[in-house]
Amino acid sequence: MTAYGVQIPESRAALIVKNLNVWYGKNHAIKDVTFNIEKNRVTAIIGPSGCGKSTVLRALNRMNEVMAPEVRTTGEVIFEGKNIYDKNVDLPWLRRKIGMVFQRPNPFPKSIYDNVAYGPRIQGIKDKKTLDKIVEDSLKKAALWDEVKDRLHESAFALSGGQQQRLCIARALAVKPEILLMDEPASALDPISTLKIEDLINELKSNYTVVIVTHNIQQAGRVSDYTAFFWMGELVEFGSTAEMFEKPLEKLTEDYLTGRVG
Ligand SMILES: Nc1ncnc2c1ncn2[C@@H]1O[C@H](COP(=O)(O)OP(=O)(O)OP(=O)(O)O)[C@@H](O)[C@H]1O
Repeated sequence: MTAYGVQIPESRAALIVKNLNVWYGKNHAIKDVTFNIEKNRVTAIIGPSGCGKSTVLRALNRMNEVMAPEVRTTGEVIFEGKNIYDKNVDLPWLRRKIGMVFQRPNPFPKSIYDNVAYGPRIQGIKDKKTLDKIVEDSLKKAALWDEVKDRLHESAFALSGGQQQRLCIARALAVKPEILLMDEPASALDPISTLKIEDLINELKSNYTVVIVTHNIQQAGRVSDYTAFFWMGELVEFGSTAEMFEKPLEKLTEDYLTGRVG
């Protein structure tokens, strides 16, 4: 049973998650999870190692089936009025609309420019001026433009880890997503790069819906509007971050937030 500090009305939801279950073989990793993710807000998914944070995040754009072919998912994730698990869903479209940024920056072995232009080119955009504009806009939105505008044709690997992560965010933004899923996007970065990513997340939410997995409770407190607390595959509590951190509804949430368990 989930305790809800708040229920996001469906009219304001970018994603509606209903009775979601995920199994890896016999391992029941996500157990009957129901919650809504509000548009243009940041939702954090927190909980101890192995509780299912990454699995629930990847369920939101059907990435689990890419990572683990033996995965089985039931329930619904409704995006733009349709269940993304319906048979006729166009997966490349879905993953363009719901982009993903991973824990370790994973730029392609290409130039900075070509990393960002990659998705638009696959979509068939060839005109150089159009691509130039998309690359510039995406790098600006990812707060990286000023640092790279004079070296767009250098290898992405010449960038620092924090810059590479912002490049991966720019690459995700270049295909005009609605939602950005971020799996521990700062955990491999130094404190200054982490702050930059957190600032960026704050800016992104005026145009995008962000869902972030973090094992770092303080980070969830700094960046998110809503928090979903998971424990052994179950959604224990969902609510506004400020309220949950101030006055959790469940004892287990309180024990986790105060470091007594986890
Ligand atoms: N690709 C996979 N194949 C099989 N089992 C998996 C896979 N990914 C996760 N699992 C299992 O699903 C459960 C939830 O794991 P998940 O990685 O989603 O948790 P997590 O909270 O993100 O953990 P962490 O904080 O350690 O990354 C665990 O029992 C894990 O072993």
